[in-house]
Amino acid sequence: MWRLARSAASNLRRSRRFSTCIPGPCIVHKRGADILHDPWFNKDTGFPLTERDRLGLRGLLPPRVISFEQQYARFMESYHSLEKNTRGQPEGFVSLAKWRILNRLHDRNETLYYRVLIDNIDDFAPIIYTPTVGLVCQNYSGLFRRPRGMYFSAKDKGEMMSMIYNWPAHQVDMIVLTDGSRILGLGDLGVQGIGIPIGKLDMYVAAAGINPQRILPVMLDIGTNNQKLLEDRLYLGLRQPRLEGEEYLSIVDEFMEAVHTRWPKAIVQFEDFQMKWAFETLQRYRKRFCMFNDDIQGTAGVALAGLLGTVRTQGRPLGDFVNQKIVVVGAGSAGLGVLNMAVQAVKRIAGTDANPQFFLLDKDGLVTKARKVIDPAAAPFARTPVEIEGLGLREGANLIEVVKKVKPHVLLGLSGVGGVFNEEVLKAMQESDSTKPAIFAMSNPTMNAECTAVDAFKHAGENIVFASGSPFKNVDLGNGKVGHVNQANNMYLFPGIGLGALLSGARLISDGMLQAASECLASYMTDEEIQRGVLYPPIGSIRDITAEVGAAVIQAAVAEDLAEGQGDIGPRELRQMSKEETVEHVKHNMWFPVYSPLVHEK
Ligand SMILES: NC(=O)C1=CN([C@@H]2O[C@H](COP(=O)(O)OP(=O)(O)OC[C@H]3O[C@@H](n4cnc5c(N)ncnc54)[C@H](O)[C@@H]3O)[C@@H](O)[C@H]2O)C=CC1
Ligand SMILES: CC(=O)C(=O)O
Ligand SMILES: [Mg+2]
Repeated sequence: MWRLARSAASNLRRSRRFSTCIPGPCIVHKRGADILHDPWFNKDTGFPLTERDRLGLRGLLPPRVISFEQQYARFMESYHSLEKNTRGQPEGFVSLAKWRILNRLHDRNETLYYRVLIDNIDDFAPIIYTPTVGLVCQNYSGLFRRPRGMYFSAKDKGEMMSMIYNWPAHQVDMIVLTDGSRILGLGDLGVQGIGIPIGKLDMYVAAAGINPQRILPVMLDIGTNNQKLLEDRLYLGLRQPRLEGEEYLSIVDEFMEAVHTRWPKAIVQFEDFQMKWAFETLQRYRKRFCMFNDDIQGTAGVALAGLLGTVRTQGRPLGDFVNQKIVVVGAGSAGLGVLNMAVQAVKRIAGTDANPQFFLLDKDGLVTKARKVIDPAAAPFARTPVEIEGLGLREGANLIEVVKKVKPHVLLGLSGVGGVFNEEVLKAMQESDSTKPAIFAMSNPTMNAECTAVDAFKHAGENIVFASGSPFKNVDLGNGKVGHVNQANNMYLFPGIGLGALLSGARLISDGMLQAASECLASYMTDEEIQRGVLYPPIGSIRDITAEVGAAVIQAAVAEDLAEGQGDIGPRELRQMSKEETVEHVKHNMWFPVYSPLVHEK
């Protein structure tokens, strides 16, 4: 108990470093029991007596006032007891139990919830985010107790403009939107995909300090093609096949218009849309609204930062990126997003139009121009027969052939297929032309990762650089050596992209802003870290890296004349800020969970 209380207190001290603004009073339009039932304002037993009097709470709570620190320690104690009591139980059971205890706190007291989340982000990110969030989505209809966020369905056509006013907050800054059609690597989960916007927005609060009263998770339920869900009596979504074509787009159009009518400056992050709609909606809205697609653009930036890191691990200059042979497995929104950004980076960094040595595979093998039907988004990356003949490859060559013949510097998986980097493929990576071959198994959740960290180090060798989309523990290589596991996940960028776009007041999110985000992440790591195979910062410093990324995004927006500023800080003030001042400005605008005095106003 003593140890626990002490570590809780030291966590609190540590987290205060980020508390850059003194919290002012918070206006509340409710009184009495209504406040206790509102997680935005509820302090549970933490309401001071004077506040209980002012807000009509006297008698509605047990008499003793418990401090925030005590509440925090008490929650952590319950959490650790749960950990102890579930030891030895199946992993999924334990993860869901942990999610439940966190979710109950989320539903009751958001201030305490976000504080424990921020302070324990290493332990809690895998629960509220990948991998457990995948399990939560799969079981959502059964787990459902209270709604969170908004649900717009195909049946709401024509009503969205008025529905949007049902949301209780006056201001919304950040929206994460999904249609549930490609949830992580788990496929079409229909309405159950709402877990993803909720988890992503939790990361926004934890990493970017977006005020939780200004976030909005949204599910656009336009049906599901998942037969199992359609037949599930507990399924909570529309029981109809997905709308297609113009019918589909008219629903998304209506939603985007409604949102921006009420909150013209809200940023919309599109998340986990199946590929055709991911690309189509990005093209359709990116010049009209401040929006981005996280799977295409956020993932690309994180992967590019990692790829540049792998060039540094080999002791080569960044200009050498053009000579890296990169095999990308998965030609979906994520894989193609990575290739698009990597091609731009080759042009920028190496200052050349040279054809980068990228090889793209999908479920039908190596993608070449000889393919009869080729997706237009993949076409620019299809190899010509001439290019691959010399390597002894052909259209549709399988992964093992490609790895053996190409001897890539990097093998990058965004296929959603667990175990596709099997023993044979990993062993073939030992023949890589790189001194430090890189293996990125980026698919989520854990069971969909292309390989495990243990298998990667075991079969591909101890000198590899390894990254995965979901977390794995570092690998004990024996003799005191450790194989470092990086988490190559878009969580390192999307919070900074959203916060930077918000504070810049930009009308749209440009390629330049996204590139700046990626380059900022790439340059965050020191040479010494990179030499140890550490490509990304520890998740414990996610607020710090997010502040840097946010500042880089603002500066790019200013440079492109897109910034209109926010609040008292206009474009002129932003332009006058140095890099350091911009980082400070971002940090200063991060919300931090503390109990503010509540003032009632009718
Ligand atoms: N680590 C991260 O930050 C991120 C990870 N992802 C993960 O990437 C995965 C894919 O996402 P999307 O591109 O949006 O999906 P998608 O469905 O658009 O694309 C999947 C692609 O994989 C290909 N594929 C399927 N089976 C294959 C096989 N056996 N061999 C080679 N290719 C195969 C398909 O043909 C398709 O091109 C998901 O698991 C997702 O969780 C996505 C975004 C971010
Ligand atoms: C991380 C993420 O965005 C995905 O797996 O879809
Ligand atoms: Mg995603």
